[in-house]
Amino acid sequence: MRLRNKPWAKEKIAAYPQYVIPNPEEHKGRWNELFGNDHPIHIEIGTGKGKFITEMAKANPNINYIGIELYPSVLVSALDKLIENELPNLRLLNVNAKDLTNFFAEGEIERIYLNFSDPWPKKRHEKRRLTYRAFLELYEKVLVDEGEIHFKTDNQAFFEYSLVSFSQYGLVLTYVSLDLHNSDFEGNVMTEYEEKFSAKGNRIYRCEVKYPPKHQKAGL
Ligand SMILES: C[S@@+](CC[C@H](N)C(=O)[O-])C[C@H]1O[C@@H](n2cnc3c(N)ncnc32)[C@H](O)[C@@H]1O
Repeated sequence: MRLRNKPWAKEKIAAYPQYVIPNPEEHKGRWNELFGNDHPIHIEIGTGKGKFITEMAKANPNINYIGIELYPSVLVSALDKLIENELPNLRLLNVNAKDLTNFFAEGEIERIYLNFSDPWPKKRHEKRRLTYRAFLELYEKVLVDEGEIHFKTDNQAFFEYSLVSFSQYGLVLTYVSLDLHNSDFEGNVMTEYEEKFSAKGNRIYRCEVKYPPKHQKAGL
């Protein structure tokens, strides 16, 4: 863990406050002012070295992207990509996803990407999984009505767990693939982990889920 918190990484991040936003709570409910437009906002939680979010931002200039990553030493690689590409529709946050509601207002986010999230296989660590019920509650608070989660992983047990967790929460499954790289899904952008594990022959699982309309949940 000490390795992941190298001071040089924190220093580098601090030197680029225009890219890694230093006080995200100050932008809560006002992210569109920072981006200078009203385009939808998509976030990736656990952005890692940032390949996915950088390529998505390049390909979709009318969507604003925010990459969230806990560890500075990992996030610096995403920062390097942003420095190189200067994308006006991409910003990074060095924060913990458990504090999401400190940074985003209700309905501010349209879509959440969870790519190769840590599976935390031991049952006693279930609460750390980013598809655990408490996280689904948190996501619902910041997402628009009928907001989406797009999730992919190479871990079959984690995928199965997540499908059950989504279902028990009342989310609607709108897409599923049990072998993404051999499916007809178009436009897949690979993450660093996806490249690494698919090269080893691992199968990639992917799904899209949607929150039910809020009026439906309220029983109206
Ligand atoms: C297995 S890596 C996957 C990285 C990247 N998405 C990919 O597919 O290449 C998971 C990442 O999520 C980050 N992470 C885990 N829990 C987090 C949390 N609660 N908040 C923010 N980032 C988190 C980890 O630090 C790690 O970089």
